[in-house]
Amino acid sequence: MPRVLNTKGFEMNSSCRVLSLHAWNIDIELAVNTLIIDSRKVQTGDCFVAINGHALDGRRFITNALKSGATAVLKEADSQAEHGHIDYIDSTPIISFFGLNQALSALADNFYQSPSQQLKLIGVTGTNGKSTITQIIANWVTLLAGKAGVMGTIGNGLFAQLTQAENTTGSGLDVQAEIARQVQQGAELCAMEVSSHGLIQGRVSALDFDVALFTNLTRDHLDYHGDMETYADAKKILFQGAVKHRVLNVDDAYGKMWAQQWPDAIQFSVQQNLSTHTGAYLYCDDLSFDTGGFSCELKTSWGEGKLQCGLIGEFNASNVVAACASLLALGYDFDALLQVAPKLTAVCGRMELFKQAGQAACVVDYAHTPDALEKALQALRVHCEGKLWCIYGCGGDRDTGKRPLMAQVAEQFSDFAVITDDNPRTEPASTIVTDMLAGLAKPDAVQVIHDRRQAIHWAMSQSAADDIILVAGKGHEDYQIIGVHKHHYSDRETIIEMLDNQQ
Ligand SMILES: CC(=O)N[C@H]1[C@@H](OP(=O)(O)OP(=O)(O)OC[C@H]2O[C@@H](n3ccc(=O)[nH]c3=O)[C@H](O)[C@@H]2O)O[C@H](CO)[C@@H](O)[C@@H]1O[C@H](C)C(=O)N[C@@H](C)C(=O)N[C@H](CCC(=O)O)C(=O)O
Ligand SMILES: Nc1ncnc2c1ncn2[C@@H]1O[C@H](COP(=O)(O)OP(=O)(O)OP(=O)(O)O)[C@@H](O)[C@H]1O
Ligand SMILES: N[C@H](CCC[C@H](N)C(=O)O)C(=O)O
Ligand SMILES: [Mg+2]
Repeated sequence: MPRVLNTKGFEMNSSCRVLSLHAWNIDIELAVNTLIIDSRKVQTGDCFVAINGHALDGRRFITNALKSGATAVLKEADSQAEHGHIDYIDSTPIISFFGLNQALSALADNFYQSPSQQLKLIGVTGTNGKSTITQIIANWVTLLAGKAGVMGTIGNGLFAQLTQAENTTGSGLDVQAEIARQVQQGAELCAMEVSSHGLIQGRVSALDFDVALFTNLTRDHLDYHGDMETYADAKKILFQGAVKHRVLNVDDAYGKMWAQQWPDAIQFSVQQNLSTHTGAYLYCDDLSFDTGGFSCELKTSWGEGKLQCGLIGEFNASNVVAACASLLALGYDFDALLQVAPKLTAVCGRMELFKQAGQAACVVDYAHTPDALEKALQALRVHCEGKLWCIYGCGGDRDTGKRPLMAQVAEQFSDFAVITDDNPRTEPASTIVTDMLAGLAKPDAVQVIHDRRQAIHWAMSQSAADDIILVAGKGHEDYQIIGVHKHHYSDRETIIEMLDNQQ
C-alpha cells in the first residue's frame, strides 16, 4: 500500500488532488490542493516545489512556503542517492527528488490527469507570429461557435477572457494547470505559444501535442542561446516529439530545411514555395493587400476558395494561413473557415490602428526584432501616402546584438525615426541607446527621447495627416520595466488619450 501523506490536519476537499510519485520510484501519494513553484504564491494545502533555478535556489524558500501553509514540499535532491528521502519539518513531509526541474511537466501531467489529452492542443513556435497565430486560431474556433483557449505572451485563458501571465510559456507546472482549467471550462482546443526558453527548459515536455506549428526563425534571444544554430535546435525540439501533425512555414529557410526531414509535414506558403513532399499543403494565389486587409485564392489539399481577412501586412497573411493549416489538420471544415475569416479581428497590440481625422495614423505593434520591425515598416509603407515614422527602443537585459540591427532597419525603412525606452530593466537606458546608435549610418538624423510618452507626443506634433507613425516594441504591454520595478505605461492608452485630447 502506498503511503498517502496529507499531514498537519489538512482536510481533503473537493479541490484537492492526488500526486502519485510511483512513476519516479517513490512509494508515496500526496493529497494537496495544488503544486506551486513559487513560495510567494503558496496557500494552505499546497505542495511547494523547490527547484534550483538559473538565478536562485528555490530550496532557500522552503521555510517561507511552510509559513504560508504548504502541507508538503518536493525538494530538488543533489544526488540520486537522496532521491525519495523524506524529512519532516513540524510534521510536514519534505521529499527529496533527483531531477525535479526536468520532471515538472510530467509530475503535473500526473497530478492533473493528462489534461492535454482531453482537448486538441496546438503548439506554435518560431521567432515572430506566435501570439498572433494562437489568437487567430482561438478567434476562428470561437467564430465557428466553438470554445477555445490560448496561452502566451498576451495572457492565458479562453479567447477574449485572458489572465496576464509572467512568461510566454509558463513553468511545467503552470502550463498543465492552465490546460486543466481550460478543459474544465469546456474548451475543445487550446492554442499555446511555445518559446525556445520553454522548450530548452522542458516546460512542455510531457504535453500531448496534436499540432506543432513553425512560423519563422530570425535573430532574437541570442543572449540566452548563444548562436542561431543553438536557437534553431531549441525550436526544433517541439517537432521531434510524438506530435500528430507538423505544420511548417516553407517561406522560411529553416521551415524549408525541416520539411526535408519531415516529408509528411503540412507545408504552407504565401509565395508558392512548396517543395516536393507527401504531406498536405496550403498556398496563396493572387495575394493582394489594401487598407481593408488582404485577400487571396487559397489553394490547399482540402479544397480551394477565396480567403479574405482584415489583418494588415504580408506577415499576417502568413499567420492566417498558418492558423488555417492547423485547424484543417484537426478536421475543421474548409468552407466554414473561409466563410467566417472576414470576421477575424486584429490582435491586441499587433498592427493595431488608431486614427483620428486630421491626424497621422498611429499603429501600435509588438515588433521587437530586426525582422519584425522590417516587416512591420514594409507592410505600412504600402498604405502610407505621407511620411512613415518609427518610434522604437530595445529591451534591457536582453540580446544586445539586435540593437544596432533594429536601428539599421528603422533607418532604412522609415522616413523619421525616434529612439525611445523599451523596458531598460537593470541596464542604464543611455547604454542601450548607445548600442542602437552604433548601427546607424547617420546617427545625428535620429531623435532620442527616452520618455515614451514624450516621444509619441513629439512625433504626433511634427507629423502630417497623411503620415503613419509606427510605435513598435510594446504592443499589449501595459508597463515599463525600469530597474526591477514595473511602472504602469501603455502605448495604446497613451495614443488614445492624445488623440482624444486633440478633438
Ligand atoms: C532565465 C529563465 O528563463 N528563467 C525562468 C525560470 O526561472 P528559474 O527556474 O531559473 O528561477 P529563479 O529565478 O532562479 O528562481 C528559482 C526558484 O525559486 C523560486 N522562488 C524565487 C523567489 C522567491 O521568493 N520564492 C521562490 O520560491 C522561483 O519560483 C523558482 O522556482 O523558470 C521560471 C518558471 O518557468 C520562469 O518564470 C523564469 O522566467 C524568467 C522570469 C524570464 O524572464 N524568462 C524569460 C527569459 C523567458 O523565459 N522568456 C520566454 C520567451 C519570451 C518571448 O520571446 O516571448 C518565455 O517563455 O517567457
Ligand atoms: N509571421 C510573421 N513574420 C514576421 N514578423 C511577424 C509575423 N507575425 C508578426 N510579426 C511581427 O512580429 C511582432 C510580434 O508578433 P507576435 O507577438 O505574434 O510574435 P511572437 O512570436 O508571439 O513574439 P514573442 O516571442 O515576443 O512572444 C508583430 O508585432 C509583428 O511586427
Ligand atoms: N517577450 C520578449 C519580448 C519583449 C519585447 C520588448 N518590449 C522588451 O522588453 O524587450 C522578451 O522578453 O524578449
Ligand atoms: Mg508571443
